[in-house]
Amino acid sequence: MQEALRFRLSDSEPLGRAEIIEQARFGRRGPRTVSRGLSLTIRNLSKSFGDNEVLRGIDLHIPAGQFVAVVGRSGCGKSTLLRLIAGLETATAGSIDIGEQARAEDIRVMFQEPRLLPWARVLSNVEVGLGRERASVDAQARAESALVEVGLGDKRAQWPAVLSGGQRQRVALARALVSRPRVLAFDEPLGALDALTRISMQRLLERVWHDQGFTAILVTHNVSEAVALADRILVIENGGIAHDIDVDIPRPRRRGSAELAALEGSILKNLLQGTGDTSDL
Ligand SMILES: Nc1ncnc2c1ncn2[C@@H]1O[C@H](COP(=O)(O)OP(=O)(O)OP(=O)(O)O)[C@@H](O)[C@H]1O
Repeated sequence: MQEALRFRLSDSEPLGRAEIIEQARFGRRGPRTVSRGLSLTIRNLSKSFGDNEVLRGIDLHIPAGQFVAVVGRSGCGKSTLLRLIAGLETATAGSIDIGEQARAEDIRVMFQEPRLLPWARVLSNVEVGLGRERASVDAQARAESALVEVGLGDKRAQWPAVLSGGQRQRVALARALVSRPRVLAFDEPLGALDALTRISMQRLLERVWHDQGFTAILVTHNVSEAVALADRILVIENGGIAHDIDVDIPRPRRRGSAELAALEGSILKNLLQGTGDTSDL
């Protein structure tokens, strides 16, 4: 059963320093009116691996430019849904329509492991994301601009081995952004990072999404990350979308605020309901 919930909670707490800076940045950038993203329409989508029916009969429409988070218990099929959307798996039944005339380079995936080439310098690793366009005259300039976008303009000549985990993920993000994708799918991209680096990467993801207008699909185990970033949260359970939650909380959102905590608590409660088990989210 699909249940629609809507959250808009009070906005009465004082802003912290980081939020004030973010608010100013968003204010400077202005409202996010233009979307380059593609819409997705999923009809009656099912996926089985042998006898294991992981997803069944999913119907879903994602408007262009929306930031959607997908949460659910381990093994419920979050990554399978993302991989189907990204064309990395084939559906057993059903269809996924992505915008009009989407090209392969319009859809990019960022994974938990940065998957950088150890023998190539940072700039070359970013150029890899250009695919066939790597031979174009402006390839290097585009890669440099993507590196600047993720705050690593000064690391272009470094080897991946000398970067921190957070910096490697930034390079992976630059590689995903360099082709100016219209759908960006994130498969637990921040899962291996420490808490502070994770929050700073969350802000970066939100900023590039705001600035570039792609459609974002984020698979995460971390419900607080989902409520901090997403316009909409899908909870996967028993092969389907058990909850489809609109997150109507203004951006930038205040980490640790009562409204985010209330929404997070309510989603966690839904996830745990009926299982009697709190160990495996
Ligand atoms: N290539 C595959 N071959 C066989 N089974 C698979 C394959 N990929 C996924 N599965 C199975 O599909 C189910 C869902 O896996 P999936 O990785 O989508 O779950 P998930 O919700 O992303 O899990 P987690 O949160 O632990 O990453 C699991 O039972 C998994 O074993």
